[in-house]
Amino acid sequence: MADSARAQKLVYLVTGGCGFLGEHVVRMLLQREPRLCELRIFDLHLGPWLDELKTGPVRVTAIQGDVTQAHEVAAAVAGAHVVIHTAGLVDVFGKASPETIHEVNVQGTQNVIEACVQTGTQFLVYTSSMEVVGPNVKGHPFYRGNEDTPYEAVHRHPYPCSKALAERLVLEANGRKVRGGLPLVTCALRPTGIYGEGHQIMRDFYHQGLRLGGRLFRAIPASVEHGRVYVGNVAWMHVLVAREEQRAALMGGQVYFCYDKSPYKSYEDFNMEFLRPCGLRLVGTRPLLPYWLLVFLAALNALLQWLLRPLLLYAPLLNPYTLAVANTTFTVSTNKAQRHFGYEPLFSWEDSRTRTIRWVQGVESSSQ
Ligand SMILES: NC(=O)C1=CN([C@@H]2O[C@H](COP(=O)(O)OP(=O)(O)OC[C@H]3O[C@@H](n4cnc5c(N)ncnc54)[C@H](O)[C@@H]3O)[C@@H](O)[C@H]2O)C=CC1
Ligand SMILES: CC(C)CCC[C@@H](C)[C@H]1CC[C@H]2[C@@H]3[C@H](O)CC4=CC(=O)CC[C@]4(C)[C@H]3CC[C@]12C
Repeated sequence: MADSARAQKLVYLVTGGCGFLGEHVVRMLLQREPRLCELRIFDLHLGPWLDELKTGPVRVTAIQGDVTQAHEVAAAVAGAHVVIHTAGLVDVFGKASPETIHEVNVQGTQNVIEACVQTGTQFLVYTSSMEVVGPNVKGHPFYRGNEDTPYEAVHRHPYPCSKALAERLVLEANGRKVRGGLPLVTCALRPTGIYGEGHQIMRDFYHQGLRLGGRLFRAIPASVEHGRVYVGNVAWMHVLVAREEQRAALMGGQVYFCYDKSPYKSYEDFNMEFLRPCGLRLVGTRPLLPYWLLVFLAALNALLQWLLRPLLLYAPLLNPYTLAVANTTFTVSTNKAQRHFGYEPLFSWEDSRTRTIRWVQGVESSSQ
C-alpha cells in the first residue's frame, strides 16, 4: 500500500450497527481501524450506548433510518468509503411476515448496493449467513464443509431465502462501476450460529433454565454438530476483510464462512459451555422426548401461531424450521479467509467462552 493510502482518513458506515453483531463491529472498528476518521452507525433503533462513543477521537454519527427507504440509505452512504451491511431481519420464529423479511433483507440490500453505485462508494461487505447454504429442506448434513463443498442449497423458509437472494445481489454487483468510474468491490461473510455478549437466544435459554429450576432438557442428540462462532471474531473478520479488500482485488465477488476455534458440538451441548458455569444443567444424555413427538409439537406450535395470529403473536422457539436446523449437522472447516486476507481469530476459544460466561452472569445479576 502506498504511504498516501495508509495515511488516508476513512469514513465507514455500519448498517444495523446497533444490533447484536453490529455493536461488536462498531466497537471493533473503533479499536482496530487506525485509518478511521468517521464512523456512521445506521439503524432502525439507535441504542443509548452510542453516546459513550462520541467522546473519542473518531467522529461517530448515529443515523436513525430504515434500509427499506432508498433515500435514507443513499443519504447515509454518500461520502462513505466503506459500507459494512449487517442490518437484517433475523426472524426464524414467525414474528414478521415473509413480505417484511423480504423487504428488509432483499430490498434493503438492493438499496445499499444502489446507494454505493450512485454516490461512489467503492467497498461493500455484506453479512450473509450459513443459512444461504443450509441446512436444506431435505435435512442433508453438511459436515465440516468449506466454501467449495458441493451441497444442494434448497430453502423454503423466508429467512434463508431472503439471505440467499441478498447475497446473490451483492456478489453480482461486484465490478459495477460506481459514480466516478471505479469498480464496486463486494464480498459476503457467512457466519454460522453467532454467540457471545448480547446473544438474545442464549439469554432466553438461560431464563428458561432458571424457570425450570436450573435445568434444561435435552431435545437433540449430542451427535448432531452445529457450527458456532464467537461474535468478536465475526466482527474482526468484517473489519479485516473491509480493510484488505481496499488493497487487493482477490476478495471481490467472494464468499467466506466465518469461523474460529469454537468446538464442534450439538447446539445444546455448546450452549451448556456457558450455561453450566452459570448454574444450569442439561438433563439427559439422550433426548428426553422421541423425535416424532418433537415434530408433532413443532407442527402444533405452527398451527397455534396461525390460529392465534388475529389475536396475538405466538412465536415459540420450537417450530418445524428451528427443529430442522437444530437437528441437522451443519459445521464448517475452512481456511479461505486466512488464505485470502490473513484472517486469524482474534479471540481464542477460552477467551470467547470466558467473555460469554461473564456476560450471562451479568444478565443474571441485572435481572435480580
Ligand atoms: N445471529 C446469528 O446467529 C446470525 C446472524 N447473521 C446475520 O448477521 C446480521 C446481524 O444479525 P444479528 O446481529 O444477530 O441481528 P440483530 O437483530 O441483533 O441486528 C440486526 C440489526 O438490524 C437492524 N435493522 C433491522 N431492520 C432494519 C431496517 N429496516 N433498517 C435499518 N436497520 C434495521 C435492527 O434494528 C438491528 O439493530 C444479519 O444480517 C443476520 O442475517 C448471520 C448468521 C448468524
Ligand atoms: C428446542 C429446540 C429444538 C432448539 C431450538 C434452537 C433454535 C432456536 C436454534 C438452533 C439453531 C439456530 C439457528 C442457527 O444457529 C443458524 C442461524 C443463522 C442465522 O443467520 C440466523 C439465526 C439462525 C437461524 C439460528 C436461529 C436459532 C436456531 C434455529
